[in-house]
Amino acid sequence: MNQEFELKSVIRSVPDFPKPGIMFRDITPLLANHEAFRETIRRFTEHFKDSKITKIMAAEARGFIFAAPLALELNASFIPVRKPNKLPFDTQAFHYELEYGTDTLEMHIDAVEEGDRVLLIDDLLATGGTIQACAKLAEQAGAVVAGCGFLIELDFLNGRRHLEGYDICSLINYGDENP
Ligand SMILES: O=P(O)(O)OC[C@H]1O[C@H](OP(=O)(O)OP(=O)(O)O)[C@H](O)[C@@H]1O
Ligand SMILES: Nc1ncnc2[nH]cnc12
Repeated sequence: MNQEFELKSVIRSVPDFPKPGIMFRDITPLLANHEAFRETIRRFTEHFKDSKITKIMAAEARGFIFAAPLALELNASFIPVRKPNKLPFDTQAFHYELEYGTDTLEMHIDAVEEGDRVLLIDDLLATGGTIQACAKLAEQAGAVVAGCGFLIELDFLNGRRHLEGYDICSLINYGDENP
């Protein structure tokens, strides 16, 4: 596998999942292809290798898949961000707005500290609510957000508007809802 490989070719688009009108971008074919998976981690590593990352934060569940191997490549800590009441120790929470209603993400209070340079990783950037919550958690703890990496970015939802000023690396882009 080389730098020219189209990672998009191993993403499966599933119409009307989980509800009518949504084109779901399924990463499982990429995960089943170890060369494509390795190439994904290689491209993130290449982008962020000089960013002096100390910690990588990712929200469950799909964010974990890419954040853990990347943390090993960048010699950084892996910090899991979880849905409420999953983490056993004291937590710091961030509540955020969804299209309809609100959601909450948590991390351990000692996970990130002042002086950390945090990389936020997720499989997909849609509206940006999830990654913005991770950024707020990092910044509330006194860390600097040194970058954001996504395997997939849904450009038409403009999640980037929440990430102004951050170094963003997205490996696959979809300009509209169709395959
Ligand atoms: O930019 P946003 O609009 O916040 O959407 C992107 C988030 O949505 C998906 O996670 P989901 O909440 O479906 O959870 P999962 O990873 O457990 O499947 C995806 O993995 C991102 O984390
Ligand atoms: N279209 C989509 N495909 C996969 N995961 C998503 N998370 C939010 N929107 C998504």
